[in-house]
Order: sequence, then structure tokens, then C-alpha cells
Amino acid sequence: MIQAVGLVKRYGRVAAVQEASFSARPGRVTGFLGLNGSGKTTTLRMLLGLVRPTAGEARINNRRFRDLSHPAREVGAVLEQGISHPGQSGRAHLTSQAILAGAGRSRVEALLDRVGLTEAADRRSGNYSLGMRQRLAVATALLGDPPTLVLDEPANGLDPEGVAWLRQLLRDHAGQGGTVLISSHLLAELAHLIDDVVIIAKGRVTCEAPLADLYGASGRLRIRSRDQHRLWQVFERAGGRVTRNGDALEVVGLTPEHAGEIAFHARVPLHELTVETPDLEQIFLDLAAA
Ligand SMILES: Nc1ncnc2c1ncn2[C@@H]1O[C@H](COP(=O)(O)OP(=O)(O)OP(=O)(O)O)[C@@H](O)[C@H]1O
Repeated sequence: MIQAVGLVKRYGRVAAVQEASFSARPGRVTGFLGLNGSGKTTTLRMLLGLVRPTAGEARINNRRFRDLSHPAREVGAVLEQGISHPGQSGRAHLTSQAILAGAGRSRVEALLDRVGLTEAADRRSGNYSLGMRQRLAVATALLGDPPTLVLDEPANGLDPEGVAWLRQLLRDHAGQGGTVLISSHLLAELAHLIDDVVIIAKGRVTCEAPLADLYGASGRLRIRSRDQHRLWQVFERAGGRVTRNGDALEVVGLTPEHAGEIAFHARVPLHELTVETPDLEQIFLDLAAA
């Protein structure tokens, strides 16, 4: 469990984070979304004890990071690329980090395999692609087998296969009861990866909700029939908000099942009943620009 409680960070006159409160729950993958410069990295660094909050508190499993007795066993982080020395091989990097995390050599080999780096393990990490460096960073974060993962823009530089791999890894982690907080400036990048969304705009949290609610919030039906006037009346009477779009009605506030039954009882045959998929990126941009 990750909790941000009224987090504030000011750099001189710059208010990087302002009263940010949210949580990321066990068993869920939570997306932490915001445009560039909205305060994501600063917030994650406060959660991980790397930046001291001006006010408020960040808690991991109900404790501040600095009060954790075995940080590497409680939380793993992917914060930035280039964590390894470029001359060092992936295996050498992971082995040296394993010592810090109290993990054994067999764990290093298992993790190289898990992130798909076994074959490249002895190559200089400086020659790794961005995607391979991300995989190495994820392996490093997993060394202490922590239940909580914090990842800053981990999908950056991953090709579609890499994104599918990351998705499975995070899903498995959450499926075993782990907590995952993952940041991005693109909702589309995370849409298939996350259960919950926290959106930060200009340092303030503007939305904290299950991703499904974001879809549901703008669920809109498109309906055509022979008697649009009659349908308009009965839909409004049932609590729907109706507008016209060309020869169709657009209805918000009714489920397709409800709308279909209302039309049936009003004896108006439907020619079309479509659930319009909301433009998720647009919803995100509206919330992120708030
Ligand atoms: N050490 C610092 N000193 C001064 N200002 C800072 C510092 N770190 C961040 N800021 C400012 O705080 C604001 C938030 O920055 P932050 O890096 O947290 O945003 P971000 O959402 O992670 O952006 P990006 O996606 O571009 O990494 C920005 O205006 C940034 O310039």
C-alpha cells in the first residue's frame, strides 16, 4: 500500500507538488499520469525518501520510507535510466546490486531470465538499447522481492513486445497481492496496463478513480429510430440527457440495456443502438490540463 497524504514540495517559488493525496492499493496496478512537468517524478521521489517534502507525508505500508527496516525487501523502484555503470555487464550490475539487497546469485540468474536478458547478460550495459536498460532496471527493482513497486515512465523506450512483457510482469505482481505504481505522460501507453488512475496536473491531483470509471463517465449512446421525437421524450423521462447529432440521438446517463427496454416499451423499433467508445486520451488531456 502506498499513500501520499497532503504532499507538498516547493523549490523556491516553484510549487512542484501541491497538497497531493492519493493511494495505490495492493492487488492493483495504479497509473500515475500527468503531462511533462506536472510533478510526477518529484512525487515518486518523495515516496521513496529521495526528496524531502515541504509538507505532508508519504507512506509505504503505513511507514515513511526512512522508517522501513529493509527497504529493498519492501519497495523496488525504477526511477531513471542509466543506473548501471556503462562498462559493467548486466550480470555484473545485478550481482553487485544483489549484495546491497541481500539477494543471492541464484536470484540474479532467475531475474535475468525473467526480464529476458540472459543472452545479453555479459554484454556491456552501455551498449544496451533503451528497452534493455529498462529491463535491467526492472530486474534491479525486483532483487529484494518487494511487494511494492514504483516505476517512473518504465514503458519509455520499450517496443510493443517489451510493453506486453511489462504488462504481464506487473499483472502477475499485482495478481500475487503486490502494489504497483507506474507513471507516464501518456494514458494510451498505460491504458491496457492499469486498474486505477491518479492524474496530476500542475502539482495537484485532479482525478483518482478506477480506469473503468473514466470510461464510464463519458459513456454515450447513439440511437436511430423511426420516431426520434417519441424516443427523445421517453429517454428524458427516464433521466437520460439527449442531444441530436444528424439523424441520430445521442444519450448520456442511460445504459444500452435500459435504453433498449425503454424503446421497446414505447413501441419504437430501433434502427441503431451503439455505445460510443470515449476518446480516453481526450478525457486524460482534459483532466491533466485542469
Ligand atoms: N530540483 C528542482 N529544482 C527546481 N525545480 C524543480 C526541481 N525538480 C523539479 N522541479 C520543477 O518542478 C516541476 C515538476 O517537475 P517533475 O520533474 O516532478 O515533473 P514530471 O511530471 O515528472 O515531468 P516529466 O514528465 O517531464 O519528467 C517542474 O516545474 C520542474 O521544473
